[in-house]
Amino acid sequence: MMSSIITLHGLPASNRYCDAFSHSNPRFMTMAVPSRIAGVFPKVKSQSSNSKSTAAIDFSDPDWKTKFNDEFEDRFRLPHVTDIFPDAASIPSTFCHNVRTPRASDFPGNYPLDEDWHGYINENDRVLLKTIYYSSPTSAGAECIDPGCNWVEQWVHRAGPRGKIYFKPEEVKAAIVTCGGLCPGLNDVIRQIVITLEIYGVTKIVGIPFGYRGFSDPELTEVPLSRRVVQNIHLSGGSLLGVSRGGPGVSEIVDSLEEKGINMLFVLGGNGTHAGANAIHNECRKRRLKVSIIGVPKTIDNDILLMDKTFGFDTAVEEAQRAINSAYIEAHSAYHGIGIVKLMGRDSGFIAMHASLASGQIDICLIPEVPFNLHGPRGVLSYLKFLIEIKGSAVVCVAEGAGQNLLKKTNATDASGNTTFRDIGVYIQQETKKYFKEIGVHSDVKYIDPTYMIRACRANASDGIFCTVLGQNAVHGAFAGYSGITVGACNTHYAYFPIPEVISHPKLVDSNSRMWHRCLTATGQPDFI
Ligand SMILES: Nc1ncnc2c1ncn2[C@@H]1O[C@H](COP(=O)(O)OP(=O)(O)O)[C@@H](O)[C@H]1O
Ligand SMILES: O=P(O)(O)OC[C@H]1O[C@](O)(COP(=O)(O)O)[C@@H](O)[C@@H]1O
Ligand SMILES: [Mg+2]
Repeated sequence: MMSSIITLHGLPASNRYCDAFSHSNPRFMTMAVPSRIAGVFPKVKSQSSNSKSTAAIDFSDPDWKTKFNDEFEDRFRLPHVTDIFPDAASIPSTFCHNVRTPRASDFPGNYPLDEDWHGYINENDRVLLKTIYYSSPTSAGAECIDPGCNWVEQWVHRAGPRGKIYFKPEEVKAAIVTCGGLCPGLNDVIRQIVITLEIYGVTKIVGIPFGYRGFSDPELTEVPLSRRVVQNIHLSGGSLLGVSRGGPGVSEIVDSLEEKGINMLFVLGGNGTHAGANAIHNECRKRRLKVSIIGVPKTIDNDILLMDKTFGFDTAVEEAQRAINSAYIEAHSAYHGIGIVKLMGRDSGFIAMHASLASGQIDICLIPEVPFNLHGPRGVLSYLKFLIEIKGSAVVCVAEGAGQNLLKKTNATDASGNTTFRDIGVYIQQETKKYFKEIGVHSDVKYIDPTYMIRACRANASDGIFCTVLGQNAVHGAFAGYSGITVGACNTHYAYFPIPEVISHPKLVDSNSRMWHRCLTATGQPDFI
């Protein structure tokens, strides 16, 4: 049976461990950035996360804002087929909505002609990238361009169908490829791309099997796709086409595109896949091929810059609840029970943070962005002892990339060149058992690693909708003549981004962000440094 000292989750204020740790509570101080992260992604508090560098801006120049805006506009301009083929002709879109005629009340006294009303996006429509006006650089979570934190508008291009298209559907051969690790929703996106392509009138649609490898492995042949083939694929997880890491070089991929006659390529993948997609786009331009390369960001880690979230993330957080709840029940039902759950997150702790917030059952959330000690008076282990003393059980949620500095480096990489991590969950489990044994306190430690079970899930309803919108917009982007772009949600609207802008580094949890602070408030954990 559980301890009867405290039955409620969370600690009474008077007992808060952080009383003893208050000077190091991250809610009230600026956390040190781990050198591993600081070295790669320098963190400048008063700098917008999407501005490459504000160091070069002369803020005494009265025109600095205009110059900044011009530069921003330039950076976020979407590469278009007309950049390479200025004479490329457009045709009226073959995509139409089922309901074309608006209500008369929308245009009082003046019915528009049916041809004037298709619900298309205007080329110049924009989505505002940042929506908060911070009145001070010290406002919580403030991202400022200049020291005065002036309001600077930053716009990206609105996604959606355009009235003019740059590919004749009968001349299109479209291909879809899914790369990297699995993620809930891959089949939903594949399905929607196929369905939307068919609505435009495309009949030649193929899938490239097993990621980029499918472009070079002679054993692997393209998979014909149609509405009939993809009709029910969203009902299961995984990818109809298969995934892989590593694979051929860019030149070989573009050779294969030429050979197969593919002129629209939809690439579903994370940072690495998008780096590949951008290289393919550049190589196609070099070879003067009229090809559209469109990305759809797929990463369960949610680590793509500038986007509200990536598909599959919601499902992962939801599915993680089952593991956390099991860990909680095990811990709560054991004498001095400690549950440890490891969740995915190579560089970023978004899943761990959100799953901890959602569950209300986590006492300690550990993520790669926030350094911690396991041992020592301020370490995780002595806090676990404290939790056992005051409430009889505890649950830890750890992201796989957290605390890697505590483990022996392997120098091993996967086929894509990503560092292969040692298992931080196993390490915490072993050290916790050892620690309690050493101090002569009974403990019952249970470790749950649900990572692959989470990743293999089918998308939940909200991700299902999200994937549908992304898949449709990917096709609209290709027909509009763009290439080297990707599609994402931005302040609940949908936008196109030039690929380099979203993959310059993985998006990280900001240890000074309100969300991380909310997570700390929810768990009640102190700083472990
Ligand atoms: N910098 C890069 N340039 C070109 N291709 C890359 C690059 N990084 C990774 N890739 C390729 O992208 C694919 C997926 O990359 P990976 O990092 O495994 O997954 P993800 O795209 O999900 O992050 C692999 O086939 C890999 O070879
Ligand atoms: O075992 P695998 O297939 O390499 O996948 C593990 C990795 O996949 C991830 O989910 C991220 O992969 P992606 O970047 O491909 O989405 C990481 O969290 C994890 O390290
Ligand atoms: Mg990746």
